[in-house]
Amino acid sequence: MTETTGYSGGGFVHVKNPHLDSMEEDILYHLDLGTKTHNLPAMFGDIKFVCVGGSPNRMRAFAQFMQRELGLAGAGEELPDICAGSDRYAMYRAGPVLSISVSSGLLSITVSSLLISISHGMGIPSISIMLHELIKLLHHAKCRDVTIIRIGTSGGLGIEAGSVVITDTAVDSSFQPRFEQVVLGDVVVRSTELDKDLAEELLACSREIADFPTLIGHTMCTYDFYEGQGRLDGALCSFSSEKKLEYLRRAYDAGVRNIEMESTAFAALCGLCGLKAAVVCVALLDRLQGDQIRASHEVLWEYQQRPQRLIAAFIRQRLGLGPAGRSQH
Ligand SMILES: O=P(O)(O)O[C@H]1O[C@H](CO)[C@@H](O)[C@H]1O
Ligand SMILES: O=c1cc[nH]c(=O)[nH]1
Repeated sequence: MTETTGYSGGGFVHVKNPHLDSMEEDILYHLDLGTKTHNLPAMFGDIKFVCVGGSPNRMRAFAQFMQRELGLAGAGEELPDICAGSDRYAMYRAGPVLSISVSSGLLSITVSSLLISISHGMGIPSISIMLHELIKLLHHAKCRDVTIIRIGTSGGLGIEAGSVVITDTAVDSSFQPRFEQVVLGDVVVRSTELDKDLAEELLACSREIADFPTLIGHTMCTYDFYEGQGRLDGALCSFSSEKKLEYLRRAYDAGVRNIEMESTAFAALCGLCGLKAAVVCVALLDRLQGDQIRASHEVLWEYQQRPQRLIAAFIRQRLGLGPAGRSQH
């Protein structure tokens, strides 16, 4: 069975589950949020940007960075973890954004959030659980026109360490643009198409940031960091260095420029639920040159900031704020 992407009208998030309508309450267990315990429209209804990434510290640093970049109230202050009651994922909000409007003589002040950043852990099972609950959260909150971006790290393929790859298509380990989900024992094949216009918009924003290379390419998503990515340095390895290089070169020839562990599931779930999605990952090394990540913590930290700086430039542009004067940490 094949399911395809369906962006649909209204800009709403689409949950494709008829059972949800008949539920009295929806408990988003791993986020420690729920429809009866929290006023989700009030908390999240104005969210326009959702950024996700593997580690809680990175996502907290990103939310703090965005507070500064967008000149939001509370910049420099500690941010509370919205999902603190669950230690599975962490969620931070950049805001509040205060908007004041006058309608029919009435002054109305709205305090809203513009952006949330959430950690998803490592690998497809972890990001899938988070995305099911996040997408339901955006649906219950009646969010519209949400853009979701995964900002991550990856192994590069034939590109310089520190390069940033914007994914045009997420592919599996056979270089196919598909995500296979087993449902009731059957394999359901889902499209891993990402929003091409969004990828181009991000590439255009990267021209503002001259100090690292940014490119568009395919991203290969694997179920494992070691054998699954053709590494010779895991606890198990049954192939030669020649076989590894032959596989990685075939991936390169198929258009793959980086390798990570979440993009196919991310593209499939977001696409099916009508979310405009992008994947932006920095390459920590060139896998044609080696397997071990040898860069210092300082260098790796700076690499991790590169996708964040690109996303900050993108959001600033979307908000009409113009180029950042302060995009360095
Ligand atoms: O840097 P993040 O976003 O955590 O993602 C990448 O890093 C992890 C492996 O080190 C995998 O989850 C891979 O997808
Ligand atoms: O090589 C790498 C580096 C980061 N993340 C991955 O999944 N692979």
